Amino acid sequence: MANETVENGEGKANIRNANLTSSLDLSTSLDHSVQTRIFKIIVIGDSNVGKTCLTFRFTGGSFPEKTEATIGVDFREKAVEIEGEKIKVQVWDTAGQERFRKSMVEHYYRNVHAVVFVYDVTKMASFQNLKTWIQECNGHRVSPSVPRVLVGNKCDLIDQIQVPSNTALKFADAHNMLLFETSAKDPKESQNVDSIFMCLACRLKAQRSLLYRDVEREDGRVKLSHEPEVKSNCPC
Ligand SMILES: Nc1nc2c(ncn2[C@@H]2O[C@H](COP(=O)(O)OP(=O)(O)OP(=O)(O)O)[C@@H](O)[C@H]2O)c(=O)[nH]1
Ligand SMILES: [Mg+2]
Repeated sequence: MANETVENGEGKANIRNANLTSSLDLSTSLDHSVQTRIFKIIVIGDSNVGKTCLTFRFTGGSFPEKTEATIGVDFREKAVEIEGEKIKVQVWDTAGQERFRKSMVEHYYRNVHAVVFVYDVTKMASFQNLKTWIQECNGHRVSPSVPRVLVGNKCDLIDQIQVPSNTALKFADAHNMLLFETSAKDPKESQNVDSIFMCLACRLKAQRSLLYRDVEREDGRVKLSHEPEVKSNCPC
């Protein structure tokens, strides 16, 4: 079974369980003329590390003048095109403060497609707490095949950096994650912020294309001519 979030032609989002052994379900969920795939990406980390600002930068292209602690979750979406397929990247900007997240945690991890762990390069504690965030994620039965990346934010505050790059890199390697060090605030870093989410979207697209081709081999009735065997242009 694979969980797929799709949107129909009338713009109504619905979450469905696409049983990949059913040729009918599969052909429906892949009919690109009617439906757009949605990739759910959650952004996790301590309060104040800049999760809201990073998601704002990616979806709106700017740095918010003023933010308040996120309560529960804020959804932000961006339509992107990867190798000719239109995809909606649905970013879940989660709350870092325990009191604003506890009733929502189950929802964060349900049917998640990718996870972004954020720390603040000027706050060692936010880096040390990553272990707890990873434990929480693992505790919610998130499959190891769900891609995860690590983001060190606030790199514009050059004089205040507490987390050395090589320490972060070792941690990322040990947890099989890519590391991005960036700044939601610095406009020169905006492409770098985009590449965090685009990289994940590319990986998800590539993963899912493979999955569908595997099914095609197992079930001769399914013909997926619109999933061509092309090499991914994923930047990472
Ligand atoms: N200098 C600098 N400040 C930043 C950056 N990103 C965020 N901030 C500031 O950090 C503070 C917290 O940012 P938020 O994005 O609200 O933090 P958050 O992680 O969403 O916090 P919660 O919603 O409480 O979990 C704000 O004052 C932002 O202006 C950055 O890249 N550089
Ligand atoms: Mg926030």
